[in-house]
Amino acid sequence: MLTFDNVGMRYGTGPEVLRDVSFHLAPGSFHFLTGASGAGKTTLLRLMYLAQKPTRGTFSLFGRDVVTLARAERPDLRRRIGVVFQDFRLLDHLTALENVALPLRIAGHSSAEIDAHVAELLSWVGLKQQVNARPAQLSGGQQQRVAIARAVIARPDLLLADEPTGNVDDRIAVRLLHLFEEMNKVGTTIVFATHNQQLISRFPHPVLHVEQGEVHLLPPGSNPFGAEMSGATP
Ligand SMILES: Nc1ncnc2c1ncn2[C@@H]1O[C@H](COP(=O)(O)OP(=O)(O)OP(=O)(O)O)[C@@H](O)[C@H]1O
Repeated sequence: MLTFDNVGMRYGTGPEVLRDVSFHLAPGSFHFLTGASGAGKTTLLRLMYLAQKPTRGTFSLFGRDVVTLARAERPDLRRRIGVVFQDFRLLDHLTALENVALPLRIAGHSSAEIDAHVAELLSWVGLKQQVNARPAQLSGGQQQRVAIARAVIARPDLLLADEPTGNVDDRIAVRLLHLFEEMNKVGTTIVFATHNQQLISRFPHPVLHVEQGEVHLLPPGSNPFGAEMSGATP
């Protein structure tokens, strides 16, 4: 599904923010992604969703070598990836329903099919009353749930989520985690960046831990932040 081999990444002429990163994500796997603020999690996700090329090393995705991939071939791979951005990136002039429907419209589904499917998913994430609201009328946690619904609606092969439960309470965080689990069961490979140790302890998935530019694979239930951070809020 995805393989990094000795990948390094720097912004401009700055220092390497990721170095010697080597790991493999098997199809259908689920990994948490952790690390202190500024450790490089978002940079790692940016590489995975092809917003950035590594400055060294090799990286393959869906069996394709990303480093030598022609720019014109990138959209095809990108369409197979769902992303929940830390800053949501919803379209302000569209309603919640229209934002979530976008990937299905692009994929050419019929309006009737889209409306029923999107309304059901929004209801599932607790936004039944907000389907016609625009992002400015929604709280941060509600916007985050719209962003999650938009990322999962088209059932991507790879789902990358950057702190997707950072703005919701623990009850909703667990509910959203169950949504990711359901997707994972039907085949979506998931990388879920979080600072929430309670989620990492509760759901048995291995952890990619970014520390000083290096990525370490830790077993399920690990507490990479140490005991003093246990139970930290998302
Ligand atoms: N566009 C950029 N230009 C230059 N440096 C950057 C850029 N984006 C990130 N960095 C630097 O790269 C390092 C890693 O940043 P990154 O955003 O990947 O960390 P993070 O682990 O996602 O942090 P957080 O948990 O706070 O979101 C930081 O030192 C940051 O200052």
